[in-house]
Amino acid sequence: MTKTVLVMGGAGYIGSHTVKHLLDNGYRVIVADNLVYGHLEAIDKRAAFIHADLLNSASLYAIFNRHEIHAVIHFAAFAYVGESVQDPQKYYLNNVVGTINLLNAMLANNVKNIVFSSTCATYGEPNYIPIDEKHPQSPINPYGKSKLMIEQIFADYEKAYGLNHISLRYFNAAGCSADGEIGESHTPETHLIPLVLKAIKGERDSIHVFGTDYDTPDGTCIRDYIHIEDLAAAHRLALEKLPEYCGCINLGTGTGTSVKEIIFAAEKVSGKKCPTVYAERRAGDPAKLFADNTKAKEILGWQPHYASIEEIITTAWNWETNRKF
Ligand SMILES: O=c1ccn([C@@H]2O[C@H](COP(=O)(O)OP(=O)(O)O[C@H]3O[C@H](CO)[C@H](O)[C@H](O)[C@H]3O)[C@@H](O)[C@H]2O)c(=O)[nH]1
Repeated sequence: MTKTVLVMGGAGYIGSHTVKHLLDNGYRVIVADNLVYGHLEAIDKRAAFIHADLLNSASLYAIFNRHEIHAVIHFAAFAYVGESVQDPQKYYLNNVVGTINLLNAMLANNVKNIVFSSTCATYGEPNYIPIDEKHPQSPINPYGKSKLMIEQIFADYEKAYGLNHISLRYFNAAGCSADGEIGESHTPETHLIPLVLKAIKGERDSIHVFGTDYDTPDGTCIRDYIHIEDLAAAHRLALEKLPEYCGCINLGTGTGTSVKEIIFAAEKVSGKKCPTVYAERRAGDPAKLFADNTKAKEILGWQPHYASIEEIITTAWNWETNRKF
């Protein structure tokens, strides 16, 4: 029987790619989104769309009353680290209270399966790398704290109410759908790869490299960039693993790439120079972050298919030069 998955925040960057992947793999999908940051154009035409907001419980109860939902994949969150420091209330309200509202509506309707969009930001400054799931969690901003609180709520709800949950701790989501139909589109844009590509296109004056004196081979920060389609596939695999496994799983490639390496790869892919300004460090950026992804491979049977940063940037460049939204 075809299973129906509710994707909260399915109009966003990671949500919309996951919706497409689920539909391609035989699921029926309902997207719920408040469209504050999401794009209506990003939602696959094969999915049903419901305008709903996590802070409007009635809109959530209505979804579960009307539809037979097998599982929820929950992406709906605010995710600007800097803003979370300036306005923590916004983050605790939407991310934490909103998720509690969602869980209330789920449990009232006996829906017990949830896959959640967590983050490597729950670890804070790393004590060691690669980071495995046993690494202490000590987030350094309200965004990361809000995600950690939700992970902890899930663990308590599992014991008390039999909630089945997997929290996927992403490293740096990157790239776009291989067919060029959907891609990354944030307002404001703060992520490195789209900013580099916009500088190459001449849409921005330059890219500012935040810090050149880090303890890394070229002095710039190292991150683990994972292709959005590999990330999307992991959500389906997590869904299929419930209720057998509940807990937290890292999603990264296990390979680190520096800011300079991203710029060089983008120049290679586009065939154009990137106007670059070497600037001061940005507050709160650890020098090196990359994942130990053993657990994702062992528990989910997951493997990243995009092997190189050039391949990832090629999909992003394809999108950036033919954007649909
Ligand atoms: O204009 C820029 C933007 C970024 N960077 C550098 O590029 C790297 C990647 O930065 P991003 O902002 O693209 O990504 P982050 O690693 O800061 O962010 C990731 O982790 C965050 C939590 O820490 C959130 O989860 C976020 O959504 C996720 O992409 C960092 O070293 C950053 O210092 C620059 O040099 N210049």
